[in-house]
Amino acid sequence: MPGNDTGTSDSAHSDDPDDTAVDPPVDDNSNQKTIRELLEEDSGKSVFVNRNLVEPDTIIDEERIVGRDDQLQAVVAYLKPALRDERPPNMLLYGPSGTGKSLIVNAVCGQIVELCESQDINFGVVSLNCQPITTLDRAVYKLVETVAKDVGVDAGVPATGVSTEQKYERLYDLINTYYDSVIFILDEIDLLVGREDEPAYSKLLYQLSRAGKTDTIHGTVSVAALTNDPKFMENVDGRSESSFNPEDIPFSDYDANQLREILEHRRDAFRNGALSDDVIPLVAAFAAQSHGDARKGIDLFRKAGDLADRQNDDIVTESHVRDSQDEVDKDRMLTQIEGLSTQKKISLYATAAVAVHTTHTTASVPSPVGYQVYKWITELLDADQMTRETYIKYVKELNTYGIVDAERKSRGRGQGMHMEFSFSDNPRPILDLLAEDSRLTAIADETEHLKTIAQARMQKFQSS
Ligand SMILES: Nc1ncnc2c1ncn2[C@@H]1O[C@H](COP(=O)(O)OP(=O)(O)OP(=O)(O)O)[C@@H](O)[C@H]1O
Repeated sequence: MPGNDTGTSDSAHSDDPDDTAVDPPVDDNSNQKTIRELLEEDSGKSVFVNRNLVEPDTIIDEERIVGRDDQLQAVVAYLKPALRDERPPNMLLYGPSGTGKSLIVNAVCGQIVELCESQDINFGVVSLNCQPITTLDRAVYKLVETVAKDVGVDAGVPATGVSTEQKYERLYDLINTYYDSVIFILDEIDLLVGREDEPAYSKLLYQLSRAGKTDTIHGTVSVAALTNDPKFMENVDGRSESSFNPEDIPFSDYDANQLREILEHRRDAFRNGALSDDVIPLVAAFAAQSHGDARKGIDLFRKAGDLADRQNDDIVTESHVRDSQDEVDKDRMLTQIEGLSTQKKISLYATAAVAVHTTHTTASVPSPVGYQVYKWITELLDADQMTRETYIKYVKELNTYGIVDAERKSRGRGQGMHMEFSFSDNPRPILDLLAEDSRLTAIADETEHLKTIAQARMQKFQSS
């Protein structure tokens, strides 16, 4: 046949050796927007004009700090000697989460750095969050790293393979070279426990506070330790206590009015007119319920705005706040589920699976059905099998987390009583989360089987 000139456009038969490129996909939806168009479409429509202001880690101006006058004045008074090149006392700032401890100490230190600069004094602020740090050695290394980064040099010691002593030496060396005075801010100090008998925080507080007194660090040294634990000093050994010997600065919970003020001072994170009147009072009320934690309030404020943006709404309203708070509660609930024991997880899995897989009921699970499915799962996983009472007890316990409601039900005369479990929210995410536990993954492979079992048990229960 001459050529392939059949009049068709079948490119599979093309003779052109270069014609191997894959055709671009046929654009069957010419109205579809490009990524760029989609990105540009939303800009300018946000309820925020300065979203940064409602990020919890943003360093805020002094004018935005509300209701912490006593603490502010105390920290100023204690740190003022640094401006005269005299040693400030050590400090212990304690109080619940989100009550402004870091904010206050950092705000004052920031001003001291500036004032010192104008007098040609190099005041070093060395901050360390102790929460993720597991050993003293690591903490000292992190301090070296922080100073080195601040002054723009190499850490000069490796993270591993040298002694903690050598790391201390490098730390002191860096401080003596680059700073005239220094303050260490040790956040969440109580969590620096370490792996030895004597807590790592005791040793660190001892070493750092002594370094100034023994002239190991030539300039003035002060240590500010921050903790949520009001009894922290009871766990510090006598030697460290007398060396550290801090001035106490207590922080208390914020009430709803103070939280409202804090939020009012960040109102300009939002476009003018983008907040309905009830938003700030409602966010403050929710945050006051979470132990007066300003961080939670600021987070909720931002989340409500984000939700309004996602829904393309011009104004943040009460319902955005409530929906965002529901999300927060749900996330907390899922975190709690992650921490349950295996037996409790299996009990919950069985109950949630019945709710998800049986369409006959409104996600309400009679305990006899849940228990049958629980037994089937324990056999599948080769796990211990608890009694029906224990299964019921475990599921009822989840009531306290707000995951499951439990109610006693009668099936009519002579039929006896049973517990009936119902989920406050769609139980599907609970199943998905539980399936991530390596001890439970085998159930997810048997989903179809499980569904059949759950439906059969439910049918049997309903027809009995
Ligand atoms: N008085 C306040 N005025 C304005 N903002 C505040 C105030 N107190 C706290 N905040 C804000 O709340 C958030 C949490 O504050 P901060 O980190 O200082 O709390 P904390 O007491 O150190 O908490 P944690 O113990 O959890 O470390 C920050 O975003 C901070 O800016």
